[in-house]
Amino acid sequence: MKVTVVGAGAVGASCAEYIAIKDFASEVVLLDIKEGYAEGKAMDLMQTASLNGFDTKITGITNDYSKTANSDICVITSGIPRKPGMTREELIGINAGIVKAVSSSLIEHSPNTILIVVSNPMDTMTYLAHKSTNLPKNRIIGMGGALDSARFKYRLAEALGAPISDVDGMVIGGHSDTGMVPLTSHATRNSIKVSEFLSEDRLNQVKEDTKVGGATLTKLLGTSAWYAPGAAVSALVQAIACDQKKMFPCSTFLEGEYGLNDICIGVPVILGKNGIESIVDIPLSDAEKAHMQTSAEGVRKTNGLLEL
Ligand SMILES: NC(=O)C1=CN([C@@H]2O[C@H](COP(=O)(O)OP(=O)(O)OC[C@H]3O[C@@H](n4cnc5c(N)ncnc54)[C@H](O)[C@@H]3O)[C@@H](O)[C@H]2O)C=CC1
Ligand SMILES: O=C([O-])CC(=O)C(=O)O
Repeated sequence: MKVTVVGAGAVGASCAEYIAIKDFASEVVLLDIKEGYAEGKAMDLMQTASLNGFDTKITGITNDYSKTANSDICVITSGIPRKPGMTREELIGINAGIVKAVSSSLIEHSPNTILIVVSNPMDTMTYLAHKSTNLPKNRIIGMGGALDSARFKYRLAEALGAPISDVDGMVIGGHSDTGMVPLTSHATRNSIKVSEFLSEDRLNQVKEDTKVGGATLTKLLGTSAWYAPGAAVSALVQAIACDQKKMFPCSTFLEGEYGLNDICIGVPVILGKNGIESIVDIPLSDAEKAHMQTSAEGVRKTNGLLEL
């Protein structure tokens, strides 16, 4: 199993590290445009192998896509991150060109690959990958919902005073400060609905904290987060590599599902060796349905800025 990660920055390196530590891939190739940077990150990570006990071989390369040839999975993290006060959507001007060029170079050398798009604004970048490549829709996956769901569970556990392992929940919709739809109606603690334990006000607070999860960290860190994003990407990569058939909310091209067409947005999917193996239709409350529609309008507005 060969995995390429483009962008050896904060998220790319974190993702490579988690993939290596989980030890399911034979090879991870890290590629960056900055001379020597990916090579340095790969060497540093390889020097953790004997300490962390993994055999995955990590190599770093500067912009030579021939070294990525025949990758089973390619992850795109190249592009600029936001600074405090910015929205993800403001990154489109620079990141669209990067994502388009990178996807095309990756597919030229790995025509059978599964692409995971991470660069922001992620839903629009996933849509761009869909429109600008000839990959079938099951092989283009946007990562956002897995991360947002992990943050939702963190906030739920905090509100419940429970360990995170007691809590389950999912966030669908656009990966943006306003577009995320945390599914409080489905969230549980040990199979009991969280609404049994938390007031409507407290649940609304959890929802709001979840939606601005990325912005909160950007304000604290001065740039956006990388540990949970890297871990979320590695979970998707593992689900595909190990054919786990696990359910994650991912951004995928919709053709009528959830009443939406010609858009990439977060919905629950099953991930396995073919990438997105199916889209899962789950019942939503009226408020969640309405929020999903507004979320889609926001994504469409950003998609409108693309030069396709
Ligand atoms: N979808 C999600 O849930 C998340 C998305 N992100 C996004 O991921 C992206 C990366 O974030 P960070 O790793 O924090 O940024 P970073 O600045 O640490 O790393 C980005 C790397 O991309 C490289 N790069 C730029 N253009 C390139 C090109 N054409 N080819 C190859 N490499 C290139 C840069 O040299 C840099 O090393 C940002 O757009 C950020 O908003 C970040 C966290 C979560
Ligand atoms: O907040 C950002 O800009 C990066 C990101 O998508 C996240 O951490 O959710």
